[in-house]
Order: sequence, then C-alpha cells, then structure tokens
Amino acid sequence: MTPVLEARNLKRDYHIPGSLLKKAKTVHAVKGVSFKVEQGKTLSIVGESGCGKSTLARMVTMIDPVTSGEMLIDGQKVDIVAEPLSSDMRSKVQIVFQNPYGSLNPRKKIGDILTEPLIINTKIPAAERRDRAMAMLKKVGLEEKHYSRYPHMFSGGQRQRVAIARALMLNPRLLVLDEPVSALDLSVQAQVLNLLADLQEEFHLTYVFISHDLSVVRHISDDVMVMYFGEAVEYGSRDQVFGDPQHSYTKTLFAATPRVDVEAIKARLERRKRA
Ligand SMILES: Nc1ncnc2c1ncn2[C@@H]1O[C@H](COP(=O)(O)OP(=O)(O)OP(=O)(O)O)[C@@H](O)[C@H]1O
Repeated sequence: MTPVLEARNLKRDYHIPGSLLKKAKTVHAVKGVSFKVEQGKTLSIVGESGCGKSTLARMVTMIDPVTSGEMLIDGQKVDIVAEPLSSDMRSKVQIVFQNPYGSLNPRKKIGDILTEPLIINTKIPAAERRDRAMAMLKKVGLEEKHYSRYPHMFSGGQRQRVAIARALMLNPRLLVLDEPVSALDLSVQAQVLNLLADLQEEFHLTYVFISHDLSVVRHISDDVMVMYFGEAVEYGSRDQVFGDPQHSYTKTLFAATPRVDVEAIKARLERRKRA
C-alpha cells in the first residue's frame, strides 16, 4: 500500500547570526529522519524537549521549509525545499497545536474560524461553508449554537475540539497533532484522545502524533519513533518499541517515565457517563 506520507532523510538547520560577543552558529535541529505512515494509522514521535519533534512537525506540515530531504504524499513528491510551497499540497496536511488558548484567533467567532480554510482554499459558496462547519461542530462533539460564540467562551477541551474541527475542514490526508492534549487536565485529555480515536475510525484518518507523554503514546500509536538530539534512535511498531527497546536512550526514557493509566481513566469516565 502506498503510504499517505513518506519522509526521506529530512534535515533542518537553523542558522543563528553572530553578534559582537557571540560567534554565528548552526543548530542541526533535525539530522536526517525518515519514516512512513499508512492510511488510518498513527505514528507517534516521542522524545525530550529540544530533540527536534516540533521542528519535524513544522516541516511535515509544510509551515517551515526543510534544509534537505524528500517528502511524498500519496506517493507524489512534494517540493518542500522551495518557497512558497504550493497551497494545494499544504492543505493536504493540517496541524493541531498544543495550546488551544493561543491557536484560535480570539477576535473571530467559531463559525469564522471553521469556514476560513474553505474561503482561502476553495470556491465553496457561503451557505455550504456554513453547513459544513455546522456538521463538523457536531462531529467533534460541539453544538450548532457554538457557531456564533468566541473562543474565550469555551473550556480548554472544547477549544481543542474547535482546533481539531478546523484542521479537518479541508479533508486533509494527514493530521499532525503536536502535543494536542498536554495542556489539558487528565480527564479532559482522555476525552480528546477518545474523540481523536473515534474520528480516525470514522474517517480513516492518518495521524502523526507528537508527544513527550509515553503513557498516551502507548495508548494511541500503531508505530513509534523515538528522537534524540535530532536523530531517530528507534523506529518500529508500538509493541516492538515498548516491548523490546533497543537503544539505550529509549530504555532510559521509558525507565524515567511515570505511568499514567489512560485505560483506567477511560473506564472511569465511561462508568461516570453510565451512572
Ligand atoms: N527558530 C529557531 N531558531 C533557532 N533554533 C531553533 C529554532 N527552533 C528550534 N530551534 C532549536 O532546534 C532544536 C529542536 O527544537 P524543537 O522545538 O524542534 O524541539 P522539541 O523536541 O519540539 O522541543 P519542545 O518539546 O520543547 O518543543 C532545539 O535545540 C531548539 O533550540
């Protein structure tokens, strides 16, 4: 099967200009990383702060150009080194950021936030844009009445639902989830993770899930890649990586991580819903 996304040897350097007191330097944030994700699957990318996860997310989402490497979407090569990147290709990959407070424009109503990608990227008439946004609100567990409200009127979990809805408005081939639940309370984390799992099942969505939280990663991944100082030091199926980690860094990372039992949280929420 042709993967939805294939990344080949992606590299990203940041050049930091010098000053009177400091020499110019180059940070090799991502040092040649390759991976594939098939339709309906989730690849998680884990690692400590500064290992290059967000840089990789921004390259895959085509927000930032890469220094070198190749990316194929549905087998078609994307010209990712060039700028500006084609908006057609860019709309195939959407991103949900960590902070639902910062990622939604506070001056725009939810309806405008959801229809904006359709206005920019399609010629869909206004009435249909509204219908699609209403339908998407329901898909993410919100209501039609939320269409005319502003982001500050929502909780963190609801805002993240809006961010997910916005990311899905253009029917992307791939959703990059950059720490999408780490700013939320534990019980809300479980609800948003359940929503992502339901949407994936219903629409056969493909996810790249960026996280430093191994208990969440263990719960939602098909494949896992562990990054360390800009390199992929481990890459394989979830069971391989968690069951038999090969690299010493992965072993240390797993040993140092307290286990949060997401399954137990889910079960508790279910019980509460039924009560
Ligand atoms: N715009 C930038 N200019 C210069 N250096 C940068 C820039 N963005 C990231 N870096 C550097 O690149 C490296 C990787 O950063 P990145 O943010 O991708 O890591 P991360 O794993 O996502 O960390 P975090 O979880 O803290 O966001 C770090 O050394 C960081 O300081």
